[in-house]
Amino acid sequence: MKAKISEIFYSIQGEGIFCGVRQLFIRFYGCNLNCYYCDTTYNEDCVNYAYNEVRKNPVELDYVQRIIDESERIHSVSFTGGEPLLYADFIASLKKTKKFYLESNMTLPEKAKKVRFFDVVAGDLKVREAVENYDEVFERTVKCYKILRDTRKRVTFCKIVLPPKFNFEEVLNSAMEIKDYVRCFVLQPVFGTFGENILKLQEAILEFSDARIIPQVHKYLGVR
Ligand SMILES: C[S@@+](CC[C@H](N)C(=O)[O-])C[C@H]1O[C@@H](n2cnc3c(N)ncnc32)[C@H](O)[C@@H]1O
Ligand SMILES: Nc1nc2[nH]cc(C(=O)O)c2c(=O)[nH]1
Ligand code: SF4
Ligand SMILES: [Mg+2]
Repeated sequence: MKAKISEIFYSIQGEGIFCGVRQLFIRFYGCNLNCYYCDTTYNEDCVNYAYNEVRKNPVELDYVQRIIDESERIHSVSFTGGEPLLYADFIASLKKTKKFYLESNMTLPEKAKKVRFFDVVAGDLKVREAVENYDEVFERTVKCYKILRDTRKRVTFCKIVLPPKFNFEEVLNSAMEIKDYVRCFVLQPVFGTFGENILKLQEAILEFSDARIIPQVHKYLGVR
């Protein structure tokens, strides 16, 4: 089994409630959405910064398995992208020899059913301003959070990436709709901005859930 992987690297988790932990990152190639703020670009070959090598894509399962098994002193392996759930079968074929951390846009419920084994789910809740066909995206997001909900064995939290201007009531109502499936909400400003209503939104979400404002720390530190 093979997958198209853009890069593999060690870094600190720069986002969300595990910010600061050391992780092995596996960044899959490509996405099913096209968020206007997306900061991700893709390598055609697999650039493996952890081993200082470049591999032709697609890479084999056991190449990735070996890197995971050989990784040391990490909190978890972060599967990201692009959209990692596009590669759900590949990820499900890996042996979970470390804790697995999923970074997902939460819009592929059929794929989400294949990866219930994740220890941490860092899911997004996209705002209308970020995507086309918001209503369909949101419907699929609710399904994904029900499938990969927070449990005793899984930590699931929701990241809301906020542009300078967003529909306050709509974001609040959308958060309310998934509040029972997540441990908390993280309000993450689009990098380099800070919308005037983010503090107000945090106050409003705190009525029904834990809510934290955490920027992309790795970008301020200048790490990958
Ligand atoms: C690159 S995405 C990959 C995972 C998945 N496709 C998703 O969107 O959740 C990882 C995280 O970075 C966030 N992100 C991407 N570009 C950003 C930007 N310019 N400012 C703030 N967050 C950003 C995404 O919203 C998501 O939470
Ligand atoms: N350091 C670091 N932390 C991250 N957290 C989420 C990331 C992502 O692009 O998925 C990311 C990333 O690209 N780098
Ligand atoms: S879903 Fe994630 S990877 Fe895809 S475009 Fe949006 S931010 Fe980028
Ligand atoms: Mg990133």
